[in-house]
Order: sequence, then C-alpha cells, then structure tokens
Amino acid sequence: MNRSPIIALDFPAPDDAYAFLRNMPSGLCVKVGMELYLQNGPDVVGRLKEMGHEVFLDLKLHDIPNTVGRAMEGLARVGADMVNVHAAGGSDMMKRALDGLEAGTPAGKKRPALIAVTQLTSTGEGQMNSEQGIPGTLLDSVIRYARLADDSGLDGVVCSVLEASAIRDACGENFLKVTPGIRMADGDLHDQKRVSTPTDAARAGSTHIVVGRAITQAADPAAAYETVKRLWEER
Ligand SMILES: O=c1ccn([C@@H]2O[C@H](COP(=O)(O)O)[C@@H](O)[C@H]2O)c(=O)[nH]1
Repeated sequence: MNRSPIIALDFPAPDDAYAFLRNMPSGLCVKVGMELYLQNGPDVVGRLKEMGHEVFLDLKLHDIPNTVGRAMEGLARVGADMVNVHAAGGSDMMKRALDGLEAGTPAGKKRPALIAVTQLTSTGEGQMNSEQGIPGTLLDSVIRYARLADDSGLDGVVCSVLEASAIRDACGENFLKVTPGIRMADGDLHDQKRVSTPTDAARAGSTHIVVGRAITQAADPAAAYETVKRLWEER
C-alpha cells in the first residue's frame, strides 16, 4: 500500500462508508475491519477498490494453521492490498497464512501484504502481565512477536508508534510497521492505551499510520484528514 494515512472505515454498513467517502479526497488508503466486513461480506472491498482506494482488510485471523491457511486462500481473492493475522497464533499459523495467500492470489495479481498484530494498541503493560500472563515489558513482547513474524516470512506487523523504532532496529527498514492508536495532541484516547501523534509516528519510523475516529468523528473529516496527512508527511 502507498504510505498515505490509512483511514479506518469503522461503520456498520457500506452506505455509511460510501457517504463518508463522498466528502473525502479520491485515491485514499482505507481499512475495512470486522464491523463492516462481518456484517456485509466481501463486496465492500471490491467496491472500494473500484472507487480507486487501496484497502487494508483488518480481520486479524487467529486459529489453527490449517484453518487460517484456507481462510487466507479465500481472502486472497477478495482483492485487498493488505491482510493480517495475530502473531500470537504462532509461526506455523503465520507460515500457513502466507502459503494460503500465495496459493489464492489470482495469476497476474500482486499478493496482498501480510502483517501480524503484535500487542493491540488498546493493551497496556499491566494488563498484558496480569491477563495474558506474559511477564516483562510490553516492548519486549512486541519485539518478540515482530521477530517471529519476520522469521515466518511476513511483510510486517501492527504495533504502536512506541515500539516502531525498536522494530526497525530488530527487523529492518523495509519491514512494515503499521501503527494504529493515532491521536492529535489534545485528542480523546477512547479505548486506546498506546497512542501517539502523526508527527511522532513519522519520527519513530512507522511505515503506515491507521487513523479512525480522529478523522471519521471530526466535525470536518476532510480537514482532519488533511491535517493528519500534513503532519505525517512533514517528517
Ligand atoms: O492494535 C490494533 C490493531 C488494530 N486497530 C484498529 O485500528 C483502528 C483504530 O481506530 P481509532 O478510531 O483510530 O482508535 C480500529 O479500526 C482498530 O480496530 C487498533 O486500533 N489497534
């Protein structure tokens, strides 16, 4: 996907997403997540592609290797530019996901990028220690998952901006660091714990930022998008 901010289209119905996009610039990077996809199916991805947008299909698959591999084979035909799994599913699962994607990608088409969620940006360190039973720092856990994804052949990870530079050191410049949890300096955090501004994301080495409510719930979403894009591109 190109490096424009990825707008999270967290809407219940395709018409809500299309209505939102009518007042936005053309040729965007957008994200279709569980809310839109699971209630409406794959057509929304095809339609967004026809409208000229690049699409990150954010379904975060996490199951046994065979199930994820076969699901990815089907998802490869949906037409998204990027898809993802949870790194916690393990290296066998991630490798099978990649094999499935490669097998399912139609001849002559580019395989969607495959990335793995490390620790959700809504997770804090104390919660990870107590609820997931993972000791140590959140940064260590994220780096561990990023290395596992890299060793499994994946194209990158979903992480917070706070871990992006350490992942760049561990996995290299070209390994994707897709970072949600983006907020303006005075913005509402909502349910996010590990947040950063577009400016900090650019400085930390994020390759992509994902921005949802800071744009979709703004009084003027097009103006909010332009501000995020300017701050992100200023570097
Ligand atoms: O760790 C993760 C993984 C995915 N997301 C998704 O990104 C957007 C963020 O939306 P905001 O409104 O900007 O908080 C949302 O679709 C999440 O499902 C994430 O936030 N963190």
